[in-house]
Amino acid sequence: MWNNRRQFILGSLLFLGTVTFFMIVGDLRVVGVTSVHSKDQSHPVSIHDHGCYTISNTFANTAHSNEVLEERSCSKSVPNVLIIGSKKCGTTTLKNFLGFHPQIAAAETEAHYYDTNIFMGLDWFIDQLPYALPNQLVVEKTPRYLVYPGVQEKMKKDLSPDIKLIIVLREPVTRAISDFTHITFKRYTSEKHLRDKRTDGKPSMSPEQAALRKHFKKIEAKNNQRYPNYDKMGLTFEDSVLTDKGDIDVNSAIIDTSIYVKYLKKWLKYYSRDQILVLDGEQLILEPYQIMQKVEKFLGIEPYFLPENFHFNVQKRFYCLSQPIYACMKPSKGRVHPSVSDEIVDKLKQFYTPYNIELEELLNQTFSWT
Ligand SMILES: Nc1ncnc2c1ncn2[C@@H]1O[C@H](COP(=O)(O)OS(=O)(=O)O)[C@@H](OP(=O)(O)O)[C@H]1O
Repeated sequence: MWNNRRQFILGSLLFLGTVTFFMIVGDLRVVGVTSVHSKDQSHPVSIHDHGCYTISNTFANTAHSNEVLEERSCSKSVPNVLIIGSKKCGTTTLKNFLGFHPQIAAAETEAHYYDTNIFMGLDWFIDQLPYALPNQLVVEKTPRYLVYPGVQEKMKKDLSPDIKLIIVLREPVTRAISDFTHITFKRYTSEKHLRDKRTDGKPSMSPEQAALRKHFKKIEAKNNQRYPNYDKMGLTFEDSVLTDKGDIDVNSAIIDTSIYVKYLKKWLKYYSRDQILVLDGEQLILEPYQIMQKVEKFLGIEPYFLPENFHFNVQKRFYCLSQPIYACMKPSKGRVHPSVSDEIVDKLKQFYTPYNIELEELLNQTFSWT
């Protein structure tokens, strides 16, 4: 009898203790002070609370409830930092890794405001950006800003003159091959891409916005005439970057986008050298920690990233995040490139050499890939 009662009391205490433990852990999750990891290591799902929203291990952001946003004084504003290019140089990786810094609130997707979506208005742009804590800098990245005509004038009108700009530059021929791979991939998946976009439901437009959209679409079509051969992209890389005579086709967007100095010269007419950080894309691949340190210094934020935040993933062949949660870039980053003959690669490298030299002189900076 006594034994039974003792067992009952012990059992009850154990039960109450277990319930209390789970309530505390549950509470911690609600106020979001910790990262949550699934026990199933084959499909680990991790969620990191980043103040005004959570970030998952697919780098998806989910905003907190209105009560939490209010409680934590979250607000939206124009960006303080823009990652403006260059396409296929590692801009997504940089933005995704940086997005875990406690003093950064990074937009999940590219807003394309200063190139194609300007007709939506500044309030729309701000709405695309994440809620931020009072001590967080808001970061947006659209790599097309670097090369798109007229972006600087539009940015000057809206944004602080002290805006910080970040540019990642990869070896130009590798960038061009990556661009070709990306465009080819999109070409074969574009129908799905369009369908998804439609069902996702773009924000509905007022008649005024629709009229403006038409107007800006016309301007965009004109801008794209910069690259008369853009749409004539061939089935192979060679077809896409060479003319019928076998010369390098400077009218190809793939070739043009890798002439970095041409665009940097323009940006430096609008913004001072010390507000533009130019990063080495090859170093980002090999030494992400060193790159994150440079970014922290440039932005004047606390040192947060340590070598332990990253690990090399042998299957992915790239660095991934280990902390605060385990996260690798999606399969669309780090694609296998088509093989290109040494002859074409050498020809292109020779083509880019004078531009690379000019770039280093202009920026007073050297790159591992020159
Ligand atoms: N850690 C890590 N993981 C995966 N991929 C990495 C990483 N660091 C840099 N990269 C390189 O980023 C390239 C894609 O660049 P972007 O993100 O700028 O592309 S995009 O313009 O936004 O489409 C992508 O190009 P591809 O290799 O051609 O796919 C990668 O080489």
